[in-house]
Amino acid sequence: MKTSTNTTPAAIAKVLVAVGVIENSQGQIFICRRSAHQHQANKWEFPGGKVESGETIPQALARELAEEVGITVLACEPLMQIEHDYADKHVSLAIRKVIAFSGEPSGLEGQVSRWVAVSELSHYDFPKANGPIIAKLQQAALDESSSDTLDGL
Ligand SMILES: Nc1nc2c([nH]c(=O)n2[C@@H]2O[C@H](COP(=O)(O)OP(=O)(O)OP(=O)(O)O)[C@@H](O)[C@H]2O)c(=O)[nH]1
Ligand SMILES: [Mg+2]
Repeated sequence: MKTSTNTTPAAIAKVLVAVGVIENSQGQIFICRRSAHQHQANKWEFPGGKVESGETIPQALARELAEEVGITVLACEPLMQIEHDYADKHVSLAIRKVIAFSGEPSGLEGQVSRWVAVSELSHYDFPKANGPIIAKLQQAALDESSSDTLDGL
């Protein structure tokens, strides 16, 4: 009897995710903790979620941030794009900085959430893909504070 062995590795789908870096007037960033049953369980994240078919990234971001944290996005700008391969999932993160919003964000799905200073972000356990986002935010904060210092001269 002929047996067939499938040597092709199982295809791992790539997921496009709209991610929001929400900043308040004090320069703090809003972060949430992923639940125990989600991918990258219990890690901290910037809220967001999968882009559905037919949606643009800003539309997906607005929908996800309304659903997950209850804000209305009024303006956002591209921050960066990250491709990351986890062993079980490939993600393409379209990261937007939310520069204007209405409402006060909170964890509408029961997730723990908080505002944190950019300098404190590295004390939180984020998914591996997020490393470059945190580095970029921290570099931008340093650049801003050194230009403030120069302005004062
Ligand atoms: N929202 C979000 N997802 C991230 C971040 N970093 C990161 O690797 N991801 C990954 O992106 C993928 C999709 O995000 P998600 O799980 O929030 O998607 P979703 O809101 O549509 O929820 P669901 O999966 O519970 O239906 C997950 O595999 C997650 O691990 C991040 O900072 N924020
Ligand atoms: Mg989500």
